[in-house]
Amino acid sequence: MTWRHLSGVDTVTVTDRVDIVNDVQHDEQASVVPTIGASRILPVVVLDDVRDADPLAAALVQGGLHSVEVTFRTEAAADAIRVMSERPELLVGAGTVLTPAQVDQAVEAGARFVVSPGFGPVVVRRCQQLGVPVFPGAATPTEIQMALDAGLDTVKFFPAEQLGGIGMIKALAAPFRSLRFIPTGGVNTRNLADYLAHPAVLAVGGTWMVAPDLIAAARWDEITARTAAAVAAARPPSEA
Ligand SMILES: O=C[C@H](O)COP(=O)(O)O
Ligand SMILES: CC(=O)C(=O)O
Repeated sequence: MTWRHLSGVDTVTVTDRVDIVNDVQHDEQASVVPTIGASRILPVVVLDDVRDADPLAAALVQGGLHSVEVTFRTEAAADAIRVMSERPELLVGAGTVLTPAQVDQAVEAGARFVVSPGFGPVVVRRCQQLGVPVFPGAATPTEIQMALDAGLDTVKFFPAEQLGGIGMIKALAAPFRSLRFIPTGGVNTRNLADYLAHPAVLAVGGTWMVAPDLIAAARWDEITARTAAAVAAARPPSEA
């Protein structure tokens, strides 16, 4: 599987990118959302050492996943995104993006999408200026209406289990019929099928297959095994 890279993302500055954005914005949204939806699982990575980025990317791909969110919770995030983005078979995005400066850093490193835990209008606006798909957290009807007002059609739902899990998503999806959710937080192989069975759920996110202790111990085989188990658990019943 190969993903088309946004033209020039490796060679232009973010300022140049604002000028070319109108041509590519719709294309990016149109390719990123279905790719995450096809993966059904978005691993959320916290990486301390950039040297782990490539073996981790290889372990995920070998386990059958082709999308990843690398969080700006560590200094290594931008470099890790740069390294992982060298694999054409992996769609790499940035997570825990809290400031416009981090949006710029993420995009310059090659991030194809941006995720935030909550709804930050300034972060959303910067992503839209740069034409990069953004999935901010939205956990209440008010936050969802803010996302809709900003022209978004997909939001993160974080922390999913603590907010009421699939029951809360069902309740929110009733009035907000066009919105898709990426529930994250407390999701794992035991409960992911309950989320994915709902049509409003684009994909689920989580750390369980890329747990920091596995990365620190370089347990790439275990990461591949957990990834493959997650992919199997996420398969629709008709394909299982
Ligand atoms: O965005 C990521 C959250 O921290 C999810 O964490 P978790 O899957 O370990 O609950
Ligand atoms: C939790 C979350 O959404 C993030 O770290 O991006």
